[in-house]
Amino acid sequence: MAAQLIKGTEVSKAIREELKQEVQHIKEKYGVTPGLVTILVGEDPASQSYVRAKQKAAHDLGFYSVQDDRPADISEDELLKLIDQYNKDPKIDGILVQLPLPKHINETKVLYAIDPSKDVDAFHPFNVGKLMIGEPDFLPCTPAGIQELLVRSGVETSGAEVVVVGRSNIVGKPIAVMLMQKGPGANATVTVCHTRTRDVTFHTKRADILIVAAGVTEYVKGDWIKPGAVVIDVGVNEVGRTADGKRILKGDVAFDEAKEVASMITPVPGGVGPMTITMLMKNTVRACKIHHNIKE
Ligand SMILES: Nc1nc(=O)c2c([nH]1)NC[C@@H]1CN(c3ccc(C(=O)N[C@@H](CCC(=O)O)C(=O)O)cc3)C=[N+]21
Repeated sequence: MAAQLIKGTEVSKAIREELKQEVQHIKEKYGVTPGLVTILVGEDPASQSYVRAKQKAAHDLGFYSVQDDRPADISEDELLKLIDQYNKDPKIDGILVQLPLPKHINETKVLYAIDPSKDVDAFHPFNVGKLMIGEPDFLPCTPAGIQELLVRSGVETSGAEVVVVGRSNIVGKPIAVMLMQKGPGANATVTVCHTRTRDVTFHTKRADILIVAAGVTEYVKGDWIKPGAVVIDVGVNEVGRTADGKRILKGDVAFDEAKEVASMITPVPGGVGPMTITMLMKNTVRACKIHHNIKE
């Protein structure tokens, strides 16, 4: 039996429609426009395409949006000064510095420099700490997108056995924290697996909800999955290009096998990826409302 597809592209569209209405409303009622700057250092083609997608989404929603491209040899000091400039810019509600950064720049230092109230990625330790204690202003985008997909697909998380494969600061750790929290779309029992986990399939086979952010192409096979489980594939691995130069993407889950075992599964592309961008937009609207003390 083939699993039901969890279509991130469609869920994303619905949320962006909701956001568009909200942006329109706060423009009319309060005379303010959410502002987002995306800072891209260097010319990595994948990063360029992600940033373009973010700018397009911001533009479509009626944001004030700025694309700030800087050369790969920008100094750390210059980048920190630039961030400070946007920290002080009242038109800007959200600052996104596209990762990864070139090796000569200390990523942690850069993320610490962003005003936490403009930290729409929720990577600043202030926001990470608030998430940990269950008082978040912003949810990190990819984990927020995963939670929305689960909720909007009617997946019961309360009491569920969730297994997360991957322990990164941007996906594995925060999604584990979010799903173990009290509240709707959460209350799960969470296990986190990683490269030193002794028997990873012992854990994955117990999962009602399996979230894979391992960074390894088709890492999780069909027989690692409990029949009827919900599988969320966070992987975006470029495995080649088509004749006309389009990226060919595969996830961290062997999709063709997994879809025969799971009850629901996210495809790659068209699953978690578009949701990440949508949640960035949602965070920017939220930042705008915080900055202008809009409480509705
Ligand atoms: N400061 C920062 N924040 C990020 O949120 C951030 C980042 N740096 N660096 C890189 C990763 C990666 N990421 C993705 C966003 C959208 C898709 C996405 O939309 N993927 C489409 C396919 C896109 C394509 O065809 O290339 C999909 O899965 O359907 C994927 C990956 C955000 N990241």
